[in-house]
Amino acid sequence: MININAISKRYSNTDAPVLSKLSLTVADGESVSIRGASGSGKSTLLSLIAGFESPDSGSITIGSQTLPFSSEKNADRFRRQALGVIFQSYNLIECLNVWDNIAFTSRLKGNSDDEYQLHIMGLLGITHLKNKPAHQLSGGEQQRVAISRALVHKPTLVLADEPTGNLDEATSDKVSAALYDTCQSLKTTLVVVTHSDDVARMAGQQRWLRHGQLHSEPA
Ligand SMILES: Nc1ncnc2c1ncn2[C@@H]1O[C@H](COP(=O)(O)OP(=O)(O)OP(=O)(O)O)[C@@H](O)[C@H]1O
Repeated sequence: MININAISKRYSNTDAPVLSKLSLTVADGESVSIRGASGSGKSTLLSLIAGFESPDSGSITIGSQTLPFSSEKNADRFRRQALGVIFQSYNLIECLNVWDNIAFTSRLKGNSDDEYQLHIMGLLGITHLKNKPAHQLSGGEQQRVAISRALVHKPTLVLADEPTGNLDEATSDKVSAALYDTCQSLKTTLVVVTHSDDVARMAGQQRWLRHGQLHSEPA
């Protein structure tokens, strides 16, 4: 469960706060999609939930963990154990092949499972890329590898920033269905930032970020 209570965040170079007393609750295994104009603060919100940055005020609780983390070591441990993050810029390890990129976190965590990894890769249509070096992949292929890596270690929370931004419509439908279905079957909480109405509508809760707060209706 994520419980975000009245968080605010202002950067020194912005006049108004990016987030202003924003609150959100998502239960275990539930999903929420967040849409909003470019620059409205969607990525900032994900970064705060992941603990990469801290809010100026308000609180964030994920399961039994209340942020901020007591040390960077605890933050690393929490992220490795509990979090799957799909970044806008995939962050693959270029010198590793697809299989080793996807297995990276589960090996660190000690729960790698070849059969499950193949299952996830099959859902995302990338089994044939198994041995290909990451630096030879197209943008859409990298995106699906990044999604597989986020799911395969069975995290309790997945944060996805534009997870289908680089995919054609048919692939986007298939990949977003795999993302939502896998999270639901693992009882993983899912927060998806997207510009796609189709991807957003698959979530249990739909929210729109504007003027620093989340709304239940578009403007
Ligand atoms: N590290 C930072 N330092 C200063 N300003 C920042 C930083 N990160 C984000 N901002 C500013 O905060 C605002 C919100 O940015 P953010 O990336 O969260 O928006 P977004 O809704 O994710 O946008 P997009 O849809 O274009 O990805 C922008 O004005 C951006 O310039």
